[in-house]
Parts: sequence; structure tokens; C-alpha cells
Amino acid sequence: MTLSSLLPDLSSSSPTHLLLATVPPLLVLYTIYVAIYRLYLSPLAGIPGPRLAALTQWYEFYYDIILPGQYTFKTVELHKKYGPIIRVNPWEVHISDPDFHRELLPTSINKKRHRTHFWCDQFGAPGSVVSTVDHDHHRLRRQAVSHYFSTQTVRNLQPVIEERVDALLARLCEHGKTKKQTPIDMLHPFSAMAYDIINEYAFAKTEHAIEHPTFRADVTDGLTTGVQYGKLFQHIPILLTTLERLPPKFLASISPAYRSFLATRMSITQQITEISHNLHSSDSSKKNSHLDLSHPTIFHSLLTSDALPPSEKTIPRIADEGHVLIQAGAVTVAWALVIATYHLLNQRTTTLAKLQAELRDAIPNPSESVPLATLERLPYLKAIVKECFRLSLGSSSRITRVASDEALRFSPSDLCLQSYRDDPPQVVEKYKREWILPAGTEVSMTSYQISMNEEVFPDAHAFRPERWLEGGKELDRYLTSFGAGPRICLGMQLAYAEMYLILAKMWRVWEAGEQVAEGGIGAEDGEKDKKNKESGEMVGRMRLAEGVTVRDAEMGVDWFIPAPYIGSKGVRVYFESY
Ligand code: HEM
Repeated sequence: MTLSSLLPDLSSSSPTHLLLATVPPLLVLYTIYVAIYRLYLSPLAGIPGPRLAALTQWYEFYYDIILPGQYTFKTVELHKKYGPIIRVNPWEVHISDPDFHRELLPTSINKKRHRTHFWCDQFGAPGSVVSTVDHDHHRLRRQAVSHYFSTQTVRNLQPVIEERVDALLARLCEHGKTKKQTPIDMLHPFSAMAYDIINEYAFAKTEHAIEHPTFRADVTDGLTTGVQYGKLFQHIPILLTTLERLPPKFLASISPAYRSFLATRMSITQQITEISHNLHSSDSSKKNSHLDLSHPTIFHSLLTSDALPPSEKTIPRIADEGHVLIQAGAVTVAWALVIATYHLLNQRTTTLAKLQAELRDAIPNPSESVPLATLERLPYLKAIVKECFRLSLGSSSRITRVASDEALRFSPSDLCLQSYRDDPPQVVEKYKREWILPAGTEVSMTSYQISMNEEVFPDAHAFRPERWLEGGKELDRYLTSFGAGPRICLGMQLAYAEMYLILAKMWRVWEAGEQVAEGGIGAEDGEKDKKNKESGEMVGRMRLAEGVTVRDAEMGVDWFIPAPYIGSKGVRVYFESY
């Protein structure tokens, strides 16, 4: 048999025949080439990790989408098995060394760090600062909004934030009078508060989610569903455009929460369209209508910015920006507060008692407003806020960067190698080497791995604010929930302000009781309740509902932001006003 007898005879074939005869073998050859390239020829071929992950992204797809939301946990396992540097998909390297975080996300703006399309695609908002791949383009967009979220602006807008915090506390107090037997899943009120705040703060738009009977649970569910779909959009980008083109009624029938997500987006687009029309109107009362608002809005600022070229001031681009702010600003803060609520109620005689003693000293009159700067100086409150942010993780998925102008050099730090001290010495010896990652390599790290690193944070899953007092400033560099460098979370100062205000104000006036069974009414704490009622300072008692455990307040699924295990009913709390 000769070689030519194996090949199809193409001399007398029709075009269709020709296609059918050549395309499948070419595809097979191409697949073989790609497989050989990824496994043996790629600059990443020598990086340890499962061969399947190096070969195909379906490996990640399986853990992210089919299981779902488990790749972050799998990555931790892979690091235990393969060492501090691994390949998580055909083109991305993941590093677990907490000391490498500052190298990957340096503070210097001159060290170019791009995002990746894979990372940015998940938000479905290509015009937003968070979805901007290119380093310089990102800088341009970020500069146009950054002053809105500076420490000073946040402090100036304390009354805007505090008004919503007070509204939430009033609503909870009312609930404690009329619905003491109905527990509240705390994600909803906290998310309503953060949603109201970001709307009011950035867009001077009063949403009143706090006052809504369900705390606008539809908005929260829409936002969390939008994030969940993000993972799908990363792997199958065409899904995003398909869903957006479905008739709204049909979409509502297959996914009401995603429909609600798109509705939020649509309402932002409407608001910007209106502002843009007003700004360009010949009617001076319309043109200057923004001057009637309590404070300038981000949309006005962006639409009238001299620093931005016209291509950056289109309505779809600014709508993307607005939508991401709402998405980023609501559920993240709410989750950190859910964690705070669970742990403070669960540690009511220790951690909470200490916090309340500090608050009583610092805020003698609970109905008086205390400047943020004063709250930020309270050491125990500050430690609690940091501990909540550590456990809340921020983005629970990998944060990926591409250094386009330099090769990144990685040698595991001593701190990192300590995690492998139970491995055989010859294995640890193998890890002690330098890796040179060529310019253009996608490199990622995960805040979950740093936040849960036992060398940095002993007993890492425990809620222990004291670690921040004992660890001093040194420990702060390992608080990576907001990212770092020029792309660090834009809303970080706002998030801190919300946490300080709500934690201080809530725990200055609410007492904590033991966890209770259905119905919510627990034993009174005789003397204490009597004293509280007499003083008129405390407004009531909060209690965890029966069945709520730490699993409801820790990540079980990574949807880019953390969520508890599937089936969790949330951290449910009874309120009982005096
Ligand atoms: C608990 C609260 C929050 C956490 C833990 C958090 C965490 C994060 C993280 C991890 C990033 C990505 C950073 C990176 O790529 O290096 C990010 C980016 C961002 N966050 Fe937050 N966030 C929070 C609250 C907020 C709030 C309240 C806002 C609203 C203004 C916000 C707006 C943004 C924006 C716009 C970006 C993109 C920044 C950029 O690309 O330059 N976040 N956040």
C-alpha cells in the first residue's frame, strides 16, 4: 500500500466533495498541532499543573460552569499538589505566593498591567472602567471618575451616606415592632442600603429600596444573577448578545432575575439619555437642571468632561460605567455586612461586647452624627472592618494581569515555601527556583488564597479582629480584597465609609441575643433588657435564626463575587424592638 492510496482522489471531485474531503483532516491536523503546541512548545509548557488544564479550557469550564463556581477551590488543591506556580488554562499562569501580589499589581502607573478579554468579558459592559483591557485606556477612563471616590469626596458626602444608613436602621426598628416573628435574610436590607447609596451618591437618584416591602429583593437577585451569568459569558461570549436580543417577555419567562438585571441597566440608560438631552437642550432651565440636584452626578461629569474625547462620552459607554458602579457597589458591601452580622451575633459575648464598649465610649449620644474620620480612629471597629473585608474576599475569582513590557520573574518567598513544610524536602527543593514569565503572559492571583493563607492569617477561617491589632501595619499589605495598584477598587473608600457608619450606628443601639428557633422570641436577658429599656438608648435585640451557621456566611460558590453554598437560606436575623 502506498501513501497516495490513503489520500482521497480529488481530481474529479465537485467543490462540496472537495470541502468534505479536505476540511475534516485539516481540522484534525490543526487540533493535533494546537495540542502539541500547548503541551510542548508554548512558553508555558514547563509550568506545572494538570495536563488537561494546559490542553484545554474545558477543564476550567467544568469546574466553573458544570459544578459550578468551584475552580477557585480546585486551584487551591492544585497549588498543594503542584507547588506555588501552576498553569490554570492553556494561556494563564496562577501564583499562590502572597508576596508576589505587589509585583503582579504594582502601585506604579508606569508598570503597564493590562487586563484580559477573558476577564473583562464577564461584565458585559465593555465601556466601563472595570472592563477596559488596555493599561493606558483604563487610565484615561479612571481619571475621569476617580475624584468622585476619593477619601475627601466620600467624607464630604457623609450626610448622603448617613441618611440611608439611618433609614435602614429606622426600617429595621419598625420591623422589630411589627414583624418580630419574621426573620430577615440580611443580604437584602444591606444590599438595598448599598444600592440606594450608590444611586444617590453617584447619580443623585433616589431609589428608596430600603423603604420597599422586600428591600427590592428583585434588584439584589438581579444583580447576583447578572454576576453569575458573567462566568457563562466568559466562556461563551455569544450568549451575552443572544440574551440581550431576546424579547423581554420571553427572557422574563426563562430568567426573571436576569430580566430584572437588564431592567436596571435599561433604567440607567434612560437616565443618561435624559441628562444628555437636557445638557444639549436650548432651553436653559433644562440645560441647567443638574444644578438643582443636591450634588453633582457622575453622569453629568462624564458627559461634560474636557479630559475625555467624544468617543468616550457616548451614551452606551457611560451607561456601561453606570451599570458597573451599581453592580460593583451593592452586593459586595452587602456581603461584607452579612459576614459582620453573622460573626458579631455569634460572638456576642466576646467580640461584639468589646466593640459595643468601644462604641459607647466614642459615641455618648447615639442620635448624634459622628464624623467618619473619628470612627476610622476607633481601633477595634477598624480591626472589625478589616476582618470583614478579609473574609468577604472582594472578587473571589482570579484577578489576571498581563505585563506587556517586561518579563515577570517569580521565585517563591520564604513565607510561601512555609506552606509546603509538610511536603518531602526534595519536593520543596524543586519549588525553590526562579521562573521567568515572558512579557505578554497572562498571570493571575486570587484574593481567596491570600486571605485564607494560614502563614499570614493563622486560623484563617475564624473571625478574629484582634489579628489586625497584633499584626500592625505589616499585615495590611495582605488585605487584598480590593485588589491593588492603579486598578484597585474605585469604590474602596465608599465601601469603608458604609461599613464604618452602619457597624457603628447599628451596634451602638442594637443588643444581641442568643440564636433562636422559629418564631424569633428568645429569653429576655432580665437585667440588661430592663436597663436598656430604661435608658432609652438601645432600641432592641437581634438574634440569629435557628439553622443559620457559618456556612451561610462564607464562600461555597465563586461567582466572581462569593456566595454561600447553593441552597443556603442566608444569614437570617430576628429583630425585636423594645
Ligand atoms: C466590599 C466592598 C468592595 C470590594 C471588596 C470590592 C472589590 C473590588 C475588586 C477586587 C476589584 C478589582 C480590582 C482589580 O482588578 O485589581 C474592584 C474593582 C472595582 N470596584 Fe470594587 N469592591 C467593593 C465595593 C465597591 C463599591 C462600593 C463600588 C462603587 C463605587 C465599587 C466599584 C468598583 C469599580 C468601578 C471597579 C473597577 C476599578 C478599575 O478597574 O479601575 N466597588 N472592586
